[in-house]
Amino acid sequence: MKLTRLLSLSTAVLALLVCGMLGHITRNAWLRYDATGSGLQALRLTHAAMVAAEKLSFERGPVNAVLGERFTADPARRERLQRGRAATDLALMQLERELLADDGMTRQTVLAPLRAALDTARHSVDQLAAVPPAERTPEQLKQAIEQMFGLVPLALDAAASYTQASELAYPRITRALIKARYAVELREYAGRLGSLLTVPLTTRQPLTPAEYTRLQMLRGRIAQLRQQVQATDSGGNLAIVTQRVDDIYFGEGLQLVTDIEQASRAGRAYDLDTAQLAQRYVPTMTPILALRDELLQEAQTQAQNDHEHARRELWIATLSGIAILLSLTLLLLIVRRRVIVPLLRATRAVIRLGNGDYSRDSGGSQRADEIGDMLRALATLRTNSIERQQLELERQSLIDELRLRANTDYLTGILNRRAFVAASNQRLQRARDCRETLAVLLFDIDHFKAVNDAHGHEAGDQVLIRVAALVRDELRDGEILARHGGEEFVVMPAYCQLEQACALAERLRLAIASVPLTLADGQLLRVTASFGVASATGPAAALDDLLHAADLALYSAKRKGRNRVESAA
Ligand SMILES: Nc1nc2c(ncn2[C@@H]2O[C@H](COP(=O)(O)OP(=O)(O)OP(=O)(O)O)[C@@H](O)[C@H]2O)c(=O)[nH]1
Repeated sequence: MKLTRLLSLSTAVLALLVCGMLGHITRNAWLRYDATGSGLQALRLTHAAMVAAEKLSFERGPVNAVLGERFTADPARRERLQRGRAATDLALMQLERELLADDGMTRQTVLAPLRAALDTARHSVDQLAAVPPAERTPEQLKQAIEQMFGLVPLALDAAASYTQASELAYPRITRALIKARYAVELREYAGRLGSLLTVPLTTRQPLTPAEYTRLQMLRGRIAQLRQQVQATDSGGNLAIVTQRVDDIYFGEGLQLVTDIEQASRAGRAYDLDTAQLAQRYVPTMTPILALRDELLQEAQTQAQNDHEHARRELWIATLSGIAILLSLTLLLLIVRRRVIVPLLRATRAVIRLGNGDYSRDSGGSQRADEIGDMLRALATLRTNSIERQQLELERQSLIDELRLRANTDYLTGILNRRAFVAASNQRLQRARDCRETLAVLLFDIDHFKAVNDAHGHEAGDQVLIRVAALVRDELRDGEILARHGGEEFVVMPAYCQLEQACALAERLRLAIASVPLTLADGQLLRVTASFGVASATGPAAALDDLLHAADLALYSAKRKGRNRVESAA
């Protein structure tokens, strides 16, 4: 796999892994943040529903007071009832407002039966309040009070459903919420206990056996709830508030109920009426609400702290995710720019050097790191290679020149005898192998000694040069010419018969004899040459034999008067 492809693939895999991991971390942080947010919202709903339940409980106090009027309608009691109702309406409005802020149109349906039951109960209370007190029967009073009783469970149902939503959205606040719910229930049962005494106090009658039983049941439930709100692990403010519940409600409030119960059992007249009971009993329940609020506050603080913490974590996760991605991208870009690209460039440079292309420098050798070392080494390799190439060229041209010199006659520039032997060998071999006929021409300048003597040795050299050039011009490709020694030359034509070789010798003889030679001093000189021709076919084609035969023919030509061609018999 190519390095660039490997890098792209690794980058993609790494980016995917990092993105996946960061996505997972950010998603978890977001889920925690969202859960704490939902927990807070559900907590606000819980609080609003509990306050509504409390106000409904509280409304029963003025209701009992109005329904317990003894002789005439008491405007002060009625005004208290209106204030109680206004407080309930406000609490319900606040609950509705919280619900609207929430997504919970479905949760609003919980409120509809409560609203309907509240309207019915208030209507019954108003109807009974319009009747003179003496005409109100205990059944009517019980019915109206029962209807009021029926409201709180509905509100508690709503609170329970929001509590459940809070717990689901954010389980860490469950403990505080459960205890808050018990506190609300405690307030409700404490209220019911007070309401139970309304009828006996109104009618000035002792409690009936059924009312005693109900009283015991309520006390039992209240004792249970007391245990449940008194958690051993509570400390700080919560412990103080719990202690106040113990002192005030379970001390003073329940003592009041005990006093009335004892008076009833002893058949004594009660020394207080419903309004007085409400006035003394209701304030003893206030610490229970304070306990509820403290518990809700604890849950709220917990959720808010966690929400804040989750928000911080979300920011940290998002920012570190972005930072990691940016660093990774930067790192990969640096690796690509500082390592991969120079490596690829170096690879291409090495390939070029391997192919003998030294034209381009790989660059980057000024870098101070390991890549710089490598590029510098490459530059050195390139310089050495260029020098070696030049040396190689010089050596080759030297060898070529030496070879040329070794094969060339220094004076005439044509092949020397050694080169002639080498060149003719291949041809002789083929003649032997393929039964071809091969011929050799030997020629010698006539009376050459006389030329030397008459014109000087240098002029003799020039004659040799001119004759060689003239013959070379006369010959065709494949016809080998060489200086055989002294003023003697040898020609080996391509494969041909003796007659054709003689014809060639004749043509050369005529050319030498007919063309005057111009010497360096401008003097014209005519020379002639004698030719000896010999040929051989197939296995008989041996160079020494051929030359010997041609030499004999040449000798014969000299003897017969020179400037002529003679062939071996
Ligand atoms: N200038 C010059 N003379 C050479 C060279 N090589 C041989 N000679 C001369 O060539 C002459 C050959 O002379 P001979 O062998 O007597 O033959 P010739 O005078 O040509 O007479 P024939 O061959 O019988 O016609 C000698 O004087 C050699 O010194 C050379 O390279 N340059």
